[in-house]
Amino acid sequence: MSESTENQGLIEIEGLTKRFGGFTAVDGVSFSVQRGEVVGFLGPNGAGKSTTMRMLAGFMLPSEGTARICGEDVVKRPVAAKRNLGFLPEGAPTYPEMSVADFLDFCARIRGFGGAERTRRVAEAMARTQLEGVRLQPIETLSKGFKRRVGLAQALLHSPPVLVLDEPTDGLDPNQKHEVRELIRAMAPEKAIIISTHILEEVAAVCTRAIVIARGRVLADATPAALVADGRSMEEVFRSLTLGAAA
Ligand SMILES: Nc1ncnc2c1ncn2[C@@H]1O[C@H](COP(=O)(O)OP(=O)(O)OP(=O)(O)O)[C@@H](O)[C@H]1O
Repeated sequence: MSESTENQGLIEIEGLTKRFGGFTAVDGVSFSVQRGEVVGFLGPNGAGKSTTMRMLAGFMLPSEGTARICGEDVVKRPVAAKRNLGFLPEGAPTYPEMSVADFLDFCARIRGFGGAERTRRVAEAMARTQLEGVRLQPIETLSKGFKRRVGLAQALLHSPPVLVLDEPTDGLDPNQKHEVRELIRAMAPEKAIIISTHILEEVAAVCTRAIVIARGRVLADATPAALVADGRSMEEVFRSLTLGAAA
C-alpha cells in the first residue's frame, strides 16, 4: 500500500449510485473511512444500505460512481480489492450442506492458504466467533445466529484491513451480540470497518462514526456523540432525519 493510499483512507466511495430500472436505490453516496474507524451505517428498511455495501464489496456493479478498497477500484481491480476485504453479506452463507469446518476450510483454500497456515486460520476464525462446538454440523442445520457467525468467520479468515459487515449481530442472542461487538472493538484499531445495523444502541456501543441514509442519500455523517449533542436520544435523531426524508 502506498503512502498516498494510506492518507486517502482504506475505503473510498465517490458518487456511488445504483438504479434498478427507473428506481434509484443508491443516489450519489460519497464517504471515506480511515483505519481505526468503525462506521455504523443506519437507515430505515429499503434505504440502500445493503445495496451500497454490495457495490463496495464488488458484488454488484454500480450504475455510476466508484468504490476503492486500499486504493484498488472494486470494479477495475476486483481481485486486488477483495484481497483486502472481508465481507459479511445479508443472510446465511452459501453451501448449506457443508459442515462449518469444511466451509471455512474451503474459503481459506480459495483465499490461497494451504497446509498448517490454513488449519491455523480456520481454527482461529472459529475460536473468534465461538463456532468450535458446531464445527462438524452442516450449516443448514444451524440456528440463524450461528449461521451469521459462520458468515462472520469467513469474513475474518484472511485478516483483511477492511471489513464490510451487513447486520453482523442480526439474529444473535444478547450474549452473542455482546461478544461480536467486543470482537469488532478489539479489531477496530487495525482496520476500517463498516457495519449496518437497526440497533441504535449498537452505534453508541461500537461505532466511532454514524452515517444515516434514507432513500439512497446520506443525511448525516457524524460521531454518535455529535448526533445526540443537543440532548435528543439517538432514536429521536434517527426519526427526525429519516421521516423528514420520506416526506
Ligand atoms: N436487485 C434488485 N432489484 C430491484 N430493486 C432492488 C434490488 N435490490 C434492492 N432493491 C431495492 O433497492 C432499495 C434499497 O434496498 P437495500 O436492500 O439496499 O435497503 P436496506 O437499507 O439494506 O434495507 P433493510 O434495512 O431492509 O435491509 C429497496 O427499495 C429495494 O427493494
